[in-house]
Amino acid sequence: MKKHVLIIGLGLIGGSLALAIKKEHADVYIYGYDIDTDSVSMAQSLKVIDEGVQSIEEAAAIADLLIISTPVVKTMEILEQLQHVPLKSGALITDVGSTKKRIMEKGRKLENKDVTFIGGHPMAGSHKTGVTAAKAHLFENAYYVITPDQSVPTPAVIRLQNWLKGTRARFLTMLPEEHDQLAGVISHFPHVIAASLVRQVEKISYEHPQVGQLAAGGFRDITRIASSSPTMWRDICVHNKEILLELLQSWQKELRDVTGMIESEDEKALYDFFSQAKTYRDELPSKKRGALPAFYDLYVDVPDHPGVISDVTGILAEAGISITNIRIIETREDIMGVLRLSFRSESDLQAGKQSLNDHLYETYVAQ
Ligand SMILES: NC(=O)C1=CN([C@@H]2O[C@H](COP(=O)(O)OP(=O)(O)OC[C@H]3O[C@@H](n4cnc5c(N)ncnc54)[C@H](O)[C@@H]3O)[C@@H](O)[C@H]2O)C=CC1
Ligand SMILES: O=C(O)C(=O)Cc1ccc(O)cc1
Repeated sequence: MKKHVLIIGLGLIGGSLALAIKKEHADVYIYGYDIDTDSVSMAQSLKVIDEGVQSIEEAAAIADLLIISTPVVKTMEILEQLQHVPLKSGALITDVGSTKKRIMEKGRKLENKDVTFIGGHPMAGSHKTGVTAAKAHLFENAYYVITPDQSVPTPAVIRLQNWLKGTRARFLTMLPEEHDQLAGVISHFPHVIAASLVRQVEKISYEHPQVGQLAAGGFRDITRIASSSPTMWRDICVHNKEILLELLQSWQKELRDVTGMIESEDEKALYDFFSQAKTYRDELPSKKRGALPAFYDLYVDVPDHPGVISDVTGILAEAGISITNIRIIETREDIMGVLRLSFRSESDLQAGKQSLNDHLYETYVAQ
């Protein structure tokens, strides 16, 4: 019999999951609901869903799988709403929220409706939003944390993983509290810091308007995530309040320590500060996709003349290799420029490197 899925929240993550499910389960029928009717129409035109619905009730009673992919505060409201909506007996319900403790507290209340709720968090994404940015391969090789309650039988967990196997993600089971602590350190807190770094530069720009032009390279790299959805990050901060407050406390101590080192010009302490950070950073796995995605980046030395970008992209296109991003790192009249090409996988990167070397371009991969 045909299976039915209902996706609530047709944005980047909901859309990407719909595409990944379709890839693996060709005969499934996917309904989509979003508070924003334009997102529903767009999801339908892009064939991300089979049919848009105007309310959750319209499809909830026949759905074998319900995925809630809205900002986390809305997810809580939807879980509350689902307690009062007819649901199919034995249905699986999951979410994709970046926080898990509060969502699990709400979700487990659905158990008395003969459905199973399993919290989930695919730990990859992007600073982009909306269904137009959705991709079936968004979660490939990423960790996908699930937080099933102890009472959830293993076959239900396997059933959920089976539904989601088109994501090609690696499933990891965790307690919701542990999830929030770890996601807090490696994802939520860095987003707060990235936003505050950008705000600092913006304030300085009132007096020195040129600062924006100079804020390239490293600054752009570490602040990319500050371009993410403010609604989503507002909600995450509210949900993970306790952990974030603890992290902000210990960060302030760290900053006080550095302040002391700089004030007293303590060269040894400053060297150790940067050196310790470098050692740990260099040891982090770089080719696995975590919450902060790994990049398969290739640097290409290019003579600074018009047409060079189309030459490079032409060589790759001819070899059938796609790039996900291209950026000019450095261009000045008197020096060679450097292009940074991003690929989707290690094998694309290696094939791209080979093709460009064959055309006498100098390339290197950053460690
Ligand atoms: N963006 C990312 O990189 C990642 C996000 N997440 C989580 O995924 C969830 C969704 O994020 P994105 O897809 O990135 O956001 P998005 O902004 O692309 O999509 C969210 C969608 O939810 C809809 N929505 C909002 N309130 C609604 C409601 N009451 N009923 C129905 N639809 C509603 C919005 O109209 C929008 O289309 C969030 O909980 C976020 O924490 C998880 C992993 C990665
Ligand atoms: O764009 C990035 O680097 C991200 O950090 C994406 C991201 C955002 C939220 C999550 O819960 C998980 C991953």
